[in-house]
Amino acid sequence: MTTLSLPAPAKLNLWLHIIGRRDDGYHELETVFQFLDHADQLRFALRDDDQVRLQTDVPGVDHDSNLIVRAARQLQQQSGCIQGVDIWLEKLLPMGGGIGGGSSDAATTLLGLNHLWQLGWDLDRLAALGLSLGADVPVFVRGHAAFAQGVGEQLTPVDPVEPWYVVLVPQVSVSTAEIFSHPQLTRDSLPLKMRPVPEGNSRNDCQPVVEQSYPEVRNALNLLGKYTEARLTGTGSCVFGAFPSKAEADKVLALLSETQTGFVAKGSNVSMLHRKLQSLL
Ligand SMILES: C[C@@](CO)(OP(=O)(O)O)[C@H](O)COP(=O)(O)OP(=O)(O)OC[C@H]1O[C@@H](n2ccc(N)nc2=O)[C@H](O)[C@@H]1O
Ligand SMILES: Nc1ncnc2c1ncn2[C@@H]1O[C@H](COP(=O)(O)OP(=O)(O)O)[C@@H](O)[C@H]1O
Repeated sequence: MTTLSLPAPAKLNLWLHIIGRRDDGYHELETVFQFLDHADQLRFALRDDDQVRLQTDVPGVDHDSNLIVRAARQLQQQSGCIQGVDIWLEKLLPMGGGIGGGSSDAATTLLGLNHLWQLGWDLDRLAALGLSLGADVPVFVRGHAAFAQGVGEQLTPVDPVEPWYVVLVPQVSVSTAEIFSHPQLTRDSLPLKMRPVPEGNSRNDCQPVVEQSYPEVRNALNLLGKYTEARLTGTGSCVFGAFPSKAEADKVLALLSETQTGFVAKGSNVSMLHRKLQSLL
């Protein structure tokens, strides 16, 4: 096989608690990740030389700092692989929206090249490499909805219900670093004692400071909140609400479409990436 096309799906943080701060300044979280059937698409083609080239320009991100290129080069170096690759990206996921598009692109690159370069790495090794690229990369590598602890790298698989979601995309970019350094951020939520882990009906500790600093996000939460419980994912800017059917989700998005940009997608506990990889085996 010399080419391969794979999806890089979005994630939601169904809820997110900040339970402390590590010595290096990073915050310790407890969160539940679920995937969406809504994805970027990556295409990989083997090259005759050892170069890694992303053939699609991503506005605002230089070639060498793109997480796709960084993931490919790290894997190449650490595995001692002498093959190269051309990669094309169809970018569907909004950037910096808290739905993890960059991290998911990186994870799809690791799994795709592991396959194409026939490296035979297991998921533990790929997830460890992924963590060095970003805290959200391991969950995309493992591909199962999860309760996450630490900075998001300690993962326990969970199986929440898989509703249809309306995801609104406020046209504003929220800086993760700004939110995590905000003086009013809640940093002392109690660690969960309950098992099994609750999947919904909680909160996102980042939401109050994001709502305070970004009126567009507050507005989106208020509008979607007229139809269902609306919540922020990650540090935003995207907000989401669950519906029992696609028809109901489509209807609500249509009602909001005059002022809001968004999409409807099914929640999934096994990511589109892993479903596609299984179909290739
Ligand atoms: C909040 C979450 C929840 O899934 O998602 P997103 O909203 O980014 O999708 C993630 O933990 C985002 O993790 P990650 O992707 O590593 O965040 P980055 O953008 O690299 O972090 C930018 C900065 O935020 C701070 N930061 C980030 C994560 C964390 N657990 N504690 C922190 O204090 C650090 O100062 C870091 O330098
Ligand atoms: N392939 C990529 N796709 C998206 N963003 C990327 C990519 N590579 C690097 N980045 C950088 O990572 C940042 C965060 O992107 P993204 O993962 O989409 O958002 P979030 O972490 O909020 O879910 C972007 O603003 C961009 O600067």
